[in-house]
Amino acid sequence: MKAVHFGAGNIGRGFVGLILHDAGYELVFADVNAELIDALAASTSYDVHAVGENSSSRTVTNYRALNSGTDEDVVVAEIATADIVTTAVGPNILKFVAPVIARALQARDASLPPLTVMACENAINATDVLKGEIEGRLGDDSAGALGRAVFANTAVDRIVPNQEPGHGLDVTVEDFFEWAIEETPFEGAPPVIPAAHFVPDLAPYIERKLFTVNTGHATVAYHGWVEGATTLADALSVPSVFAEVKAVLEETKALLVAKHEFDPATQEAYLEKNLVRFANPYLTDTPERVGRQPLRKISRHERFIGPAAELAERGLPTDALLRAVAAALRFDAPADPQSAELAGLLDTLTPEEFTVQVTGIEPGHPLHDRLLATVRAAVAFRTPEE
Ligand SMILES: NC(=O)C1=CN([C@@H]2O[C@H](COP(=O)(O)OP(=O)(O)OC[C@H]3O[C@@H](n4cnc5c(N)ncnc54)[C@H](O)[C@@H]3O)[C@@H](O)[C@H]2O)C=CC1
Ligand SMILES: O=P(O)(O)OC[C@H]1O[C@](O)(CO)[C@@H](O)[C@@H]1O
Repeated sequence: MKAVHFGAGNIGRGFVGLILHDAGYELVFADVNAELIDALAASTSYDVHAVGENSSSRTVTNYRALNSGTDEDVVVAEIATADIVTTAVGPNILKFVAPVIARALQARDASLPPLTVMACENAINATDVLKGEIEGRLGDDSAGALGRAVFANTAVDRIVPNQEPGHGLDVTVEDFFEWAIEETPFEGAPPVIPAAHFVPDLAPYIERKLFTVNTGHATVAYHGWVEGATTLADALSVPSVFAEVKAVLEETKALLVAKHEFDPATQEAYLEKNLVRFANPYLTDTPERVGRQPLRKISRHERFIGPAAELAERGLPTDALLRAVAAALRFDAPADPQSAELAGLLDTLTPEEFTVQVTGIEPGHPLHDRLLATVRAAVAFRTPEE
């Protein structure tokens, strides 16, 4: 069995790669980071150290590494004969890997079993987005080539911080992980991935994950950043930050319980577990990493505006989510290009334009006026009166 994985970064090596290796796949990592690919190609193994209450280490072997930027033809040939292709490159990068997969599907022998395609990104239905991009590239040839693949949405959950300089290829990750994959596209013959959890309907899983783990984690990052915290654990130890995170998670819990009929006590236990995960004392994580790409994180269907919009439509409270958005609007990490872009948009667009263009919330929506007030306050904060 062979799996090609795009994105040999934190989640690629520390989660998807590890699980596919443990499932018995020969791995082919594809990445555009030449230094990383060269290091992987020159090695025969790397270690994944899972830290937390149940620490353990695993060694990943039986992999190769290819530069998908310079060796696209070779990557196409590998995918054409693979069983699985996965991505962990970031939702905004899917459009760049789609053409490579499209070419591989065109080249794939129709007698082979279909290629399983799964985007392992923090986004609702990321595989559907990838499929749409592939379809766009295939044009008139789309029906035949798409028929050589099965596309399944997934929800991936494991906290993998940026690795310390000099860490080499080894990855330190939290001990918890969860990989939920929708099972219906496989029509009874899912791929062999024992550590994954195949579910008939992914929507409750991905929304529970994105609106609890990612909403909560990003809330720690943004309020922590405003407080000047340098680690996630430090941020959570600030009582006001902890209170904000708890309040945000109570709001998203109300949505998840109302929408997906989760048991309130079970959801409360899930959010409490996540508060413990965020404060994992064995893992060094930073507000810069967890808050990265604020424009993506405050977009329409993401971890803040997504649940806030649905809560507002149901007449339920959104105050803590809006305070988290207010903190996100103050995120200005120098190494994060979207921070500068965010500041530029706050400085050049009117608050009305910013609200519609960045968050996708139109006038007339029940969230609009309070969100607009949040944006106005952020603009006023940036331009104090003389
Ligand atoms: N790190 C984490 O804790 C988690 C991350 N995720 C998701 O996984 C995805 C990746 O995140 P990380 O691994 O943290 O980021 P990362 O930055 O460590 O890794 C991304 C990798 O993608 C590569 N890449 C960029 N453009 C590419 C292209 N065109 N072709 C091939 N490779 C390309 C980069 O060189 C990098 O090695 C994101 O969507 C993130 O939301 C999901 C759950 C947990
Ligand atoms: O690119 P994103 O969405 O910030 O992804 C990373 C996030 O995913 C998580 O791993 C949670 O699954 C967090 O560690 C982190 O905040």
